[in-house]
Amino acid sequence: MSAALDRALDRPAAQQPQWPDPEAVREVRTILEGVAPVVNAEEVDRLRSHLAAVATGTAFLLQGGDCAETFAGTTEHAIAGTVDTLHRMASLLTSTTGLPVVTIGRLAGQYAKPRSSPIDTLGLPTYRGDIVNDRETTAEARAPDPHRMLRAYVNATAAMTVVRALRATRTVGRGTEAELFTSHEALLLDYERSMVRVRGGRQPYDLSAHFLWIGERTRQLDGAHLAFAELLANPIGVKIGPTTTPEQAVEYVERLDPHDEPGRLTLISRMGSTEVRRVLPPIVEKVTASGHAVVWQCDPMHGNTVQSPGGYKTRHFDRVLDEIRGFVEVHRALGTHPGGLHVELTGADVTECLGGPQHLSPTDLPHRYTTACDPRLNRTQAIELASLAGEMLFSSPGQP
Ligand SMILES: O=C[C@H](O)[C@H](O)COP(=O)(O)O
Ligand SMILES: C=C(OP(=O)(O)O)C(=O)O
Repeated sequence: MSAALDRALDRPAAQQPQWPDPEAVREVRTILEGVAPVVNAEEVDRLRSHLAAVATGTAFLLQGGDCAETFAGTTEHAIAGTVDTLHRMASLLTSTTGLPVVTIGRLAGQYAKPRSSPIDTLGLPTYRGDIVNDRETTAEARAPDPHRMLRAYVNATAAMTVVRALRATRTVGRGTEAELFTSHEALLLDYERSMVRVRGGRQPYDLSAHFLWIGERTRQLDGAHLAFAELLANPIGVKIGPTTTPEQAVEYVERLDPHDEPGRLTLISRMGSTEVRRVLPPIVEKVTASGHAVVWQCDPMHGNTVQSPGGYKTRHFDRVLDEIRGFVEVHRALGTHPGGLHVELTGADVTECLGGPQHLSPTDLPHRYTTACDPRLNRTQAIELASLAGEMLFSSPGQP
């Protein structure tokens, strides 16, 4: 296994930190290779079978949580808020669509961030998530520190304990799934490779989370991230932005779903509300013609980021909603299943995205803008989104 891993990871890897001390990285990796994993393989297998139902049109997938978890922010209270918001959204989606909802949190490990630029506006190395460096604006804080991978593991494990305790006590409504699965972007390869474990005679699992995705900035076909994901038994997501071609999409499907397993791959479109109706249809047509049953999921956040007049990164609720509307329209026209939503959100009452039931305006943004990276829907906005998206999906019976 380790030879195959080495070969995969010898490929060019985008968005990796320049660690100042490679020996320290090796030491941290050795420690992580020996720890108990954050999740277990049976849970991952269970999620795979749930995602098979989503891919074949008999269930719906809801995925959400912080843009970037922080070490200080992963408190029991914050996790409970996110989990409760997701469960409320899932209940709404179940009652409007009539489909069981599979719920995955962007939590218990969402600590690494890809960035548009390696340098920030102050000329400092950019913040790449708490697993790499610190947000504080000093050169020292921004130096990548491999020991942060240990803290990320400990925090993720503690967060997982909270998640398990919450689901153990939860009563759920008809058709909703109590089990909450976890996910993050499989970005920082030194961390992810250290969490790979062999269980039985099967493909190895990356047991840092149940579901892992490859981001828009690291989905190069000849890159290390894709080659790494090919080796894994976990269900995998790939973000597909507005420059994705139908041919690329088919290559993702053939590489990541070589055994035609429904739900093994989730294609997460994040085109932007102005592009989704134009870019997505030929991709869906070509992937459908390939015969693979993927999960089609809409991330209505990342293609709709704008800067407010006051300089805050934000997203307007109406644009987010419109991207979902476009996504549902495309699938309805093609007879495919608009299978899921992927949303950056928090259970807290933040002021990061505009509009929604509270009609947040640019002057509201400074009040409670606490995200470590991109703007999240607050609890009220997230629940309203689920209610409105459910209505859009209601007339789409979920039959492929
Ligand atoms: O969450 C996604 C990316 O990490 C984020 O949008 C990048 O933000 P940036 O353009 O400020 O680097
Ligand atoms: C970085 C992310 O998204 P994308 O890769 O789609 O930009 C994300 O979901 O955190």
